[in-house]
Amino acid sequence: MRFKGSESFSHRQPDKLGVLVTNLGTPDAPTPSALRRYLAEFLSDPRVVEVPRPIWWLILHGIILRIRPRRSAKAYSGVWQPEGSPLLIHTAKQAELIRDSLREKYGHNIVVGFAMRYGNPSISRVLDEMQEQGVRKLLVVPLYPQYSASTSASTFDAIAKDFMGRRWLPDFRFVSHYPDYPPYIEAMARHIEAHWANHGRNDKLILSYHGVPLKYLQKGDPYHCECHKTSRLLAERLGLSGDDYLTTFQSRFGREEWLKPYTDHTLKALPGQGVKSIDVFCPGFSADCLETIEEINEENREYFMEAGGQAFSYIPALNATPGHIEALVKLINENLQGWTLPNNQAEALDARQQRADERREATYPGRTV
Ligand SMILES: C=CC1=C(C)c2cc3[nH]c(cc4nc(cc5[nH]c(cc1n2)c(C)c5CCC(=O)O)C(CCC(=O)O)=C4C)c(C)c3C=C
Ligand SMILES: [Fe+2]
Ligand SMILES: [Fe+2]
Repeated sequence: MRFKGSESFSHRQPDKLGVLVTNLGTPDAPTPSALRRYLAEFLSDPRVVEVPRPIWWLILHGIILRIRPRRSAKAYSGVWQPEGSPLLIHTAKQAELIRDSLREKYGHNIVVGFAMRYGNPSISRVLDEMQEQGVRKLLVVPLYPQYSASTSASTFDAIAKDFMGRRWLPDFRFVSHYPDYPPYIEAMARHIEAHWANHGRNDKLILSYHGVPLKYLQKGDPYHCECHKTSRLLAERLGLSGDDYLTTFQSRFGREEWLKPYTDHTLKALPGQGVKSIDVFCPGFSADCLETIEEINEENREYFMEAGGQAFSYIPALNATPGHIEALVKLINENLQGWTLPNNQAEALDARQQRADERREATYPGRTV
């Protein structure tokens, strides 16, 4: 069968709004074999690594997938929780709280799910479930505040690819970014202020974003500009001057040049420049994950302290904090505008849909669709 369709459709099934929250994805377990599967899917995506396919295939399968899974498995083991990967735990919690909040407004006319671009739960599996539940209007919200082809566009690709194999497509909306969305900036500012109130405030605030290769910026990816925009708006809201904060880029991969300044090089240099105490926050990560917990709060903390730093305070990602959920729910509600289903017509609809089912049964007995 070329195009997937739902065979259990009934006219009495009410149409629903669907909200699909996504994030990058994470391995199923902190083991080399699970890492090999995850990295093979992730690093085969041409949106992530823009190297000509035949060359990249040889490098990926000949070198990287032989070495990196073991190394990454070790790093993941250090952050793994009894319930699984931190990224998965936080994303599931975010989706649950978003659902609770949206249900207050839309009742059972709304279905809220979450999926991962790579690994599980996969986008296709969750879209199957949403279609089965009657979702005919779908809003997809990747939790990447700053647009990058390697993340936001890649998520769009996965949805488009899934739709290419589907018979009945929903109405569709996609949030491609929200780097300057006031409620997001406000949620971060309050979160940082609360951290300062509880733990004290250090000399400089480091805002560290996941990097991308420099050539993506040169070819027109707006990611670099959007990161700086988020930093500037956050700094303005916090009343910081230019000397009070820095924007840096972390998580390099491979040998080519990535966006600078690099977080690790910066943290190694700061104590020598007289900056001995820092707070570090990662505005581009909507949830704590390997790249924040291990790379920032362990690896980079060590670089800074070994270079003569005296205080390093990691400010956790927004995760499932009430302020973050409130901002995301606002973003979702604004993007659902005009899509609201009339709440009070359920019974009238039910009678009409029952007649539609009877009519179909009379014409095509025994057919469900
Ligand atoms: C190979 C190139 C990579 C690009 C380009 C890239 C962009 C990018 N990534 C994120 C967010 C996350 N990345 C995470 C992990 C991760 N990223 C890469 C590589 C690239 N990312 C790898 C190989 C890995 C896996 C870990 C490892 O082996 O080192 C994560 C964490 C996932 C987790 O399970 O905790 C996130 C989140 C963004 C936002 C981005 C571009 C803007
Ligand atoms: Fe990454
Ligand atoms: Fe820029």
